[in-house]
Amino acid sequence: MTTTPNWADFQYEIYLNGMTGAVPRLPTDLTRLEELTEQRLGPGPVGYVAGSAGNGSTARANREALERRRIVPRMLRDVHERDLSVEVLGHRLPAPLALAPIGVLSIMHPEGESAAARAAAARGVPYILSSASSTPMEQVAEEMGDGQRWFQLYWAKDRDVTKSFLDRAKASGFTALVVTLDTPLLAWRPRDLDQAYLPFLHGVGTANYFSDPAFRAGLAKPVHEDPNAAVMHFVGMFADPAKTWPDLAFLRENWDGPIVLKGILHPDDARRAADAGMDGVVVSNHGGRQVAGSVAAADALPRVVEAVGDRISVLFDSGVRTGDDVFKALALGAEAVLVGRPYAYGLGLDGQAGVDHVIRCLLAELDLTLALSGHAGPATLTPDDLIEESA
Ligand SMILES: Cc1cc2nc3c(=O)[nH]c(=O)nc-3n(C[C@H](O)[C@H](O)[C@H](O)COP(=O)(O)O)c2cc1C
Ligand SMILES: CC(C)CC(=O)C(=O)O
Repeated sequence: MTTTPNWADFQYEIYLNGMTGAVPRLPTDLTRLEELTEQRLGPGPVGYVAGSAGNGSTARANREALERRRIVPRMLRDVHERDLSVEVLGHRLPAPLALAPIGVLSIMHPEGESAAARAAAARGVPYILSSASSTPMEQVAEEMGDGQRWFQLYWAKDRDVTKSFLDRAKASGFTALVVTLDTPLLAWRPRDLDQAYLPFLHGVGTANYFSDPAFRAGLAKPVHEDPNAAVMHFVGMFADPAKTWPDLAFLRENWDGPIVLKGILHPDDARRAADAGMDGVVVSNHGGRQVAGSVAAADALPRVVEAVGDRISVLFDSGVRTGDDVFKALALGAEAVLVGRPYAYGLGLDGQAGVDHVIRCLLAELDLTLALSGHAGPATLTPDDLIEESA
């Protein structure tokens, strides 16, 4: 018997509200949110969120790879009762969705990560807090109550900072650790370069670092006396291009819960992750923000699933905008997907309510796409539910 929400109910809630003249405050086609956010917020913040590496070819490829795969619906299967819940990393999730880590969300809304995390917690969706958040992790954790929280780690050059982050995350009830490997350096991002806009240098501190005792110990002057020096210290140490696979042992020793490596695209790297005792990978190209010309995430997914799908969890992100995108990623073998930019736009347009809108639209559309294609839940999806159109 299903105990998970009937996500599709959102559809008739909207129609019924419409009888009293109330229409959704945001569009239900989430691909329209970027343009609206651009009109509402300045070009700097929106450019940073919407932008990507190089001329944007990776971000476009992410969309094309999902759109090129088409669903083949099946008929006359009993789908009247559906359950979207899945088991991921030892946790039962009400749906195969988590909010991806996004740094400095206060450029989108004054309540930044807190509002996004509250929205996720209210729907039971895991919230993955970025290391580079503009809100200290302790505050976000408190606002989430018993909501599921995972912590994304940028693996700092300074071991004391990494250790301090792990200790703080543990003490704040973050259960899984998501270690991002695809950002040892910030990529060449023309949209930000042309506006000379880097949020950290525009009055939005990464409070997660600035509030950290180990980070502050590395500063010559207190943050308030020389904020730019603090930002440049952050930029110089938040990640470490010298790290190699054996270094993972340090994280395994210092984190008891599940560890997931984010940014895996090659099956051999996925195998190395499993061999190193990791619990999962996120197949991701960082939403096209890191390697210009990179393989589309959805094209990398099947090979990774084939390599390690029977050993560790395989999650997916980069380019998910609709419920049918989620369906396709699951059919290709992902256990769950992370969504990034759409919820950042929802936040920018309507705070916590905007993030809630994005979660509900995605899951209502997923629920209906599953049902209309003959599936009562994610468990029955296989690659056979898709065909790939020639490019
Ligand atoms: C503005 C912005 C900031 C991001 N910050 C982080 C971050 O701090 N840590 C991280 O692991 N990924 C970060 N990401 C990448 C997302 O976690 C995710 O991989 C990506 O957004 C997924 O693609 P999508 O936006 O197409 O859904 C960021 C993405 C955006 C758009
Ligand atoms: C470089 C980080 C601090 C933020 C990030 O991951 C991103 O902008 O994509």
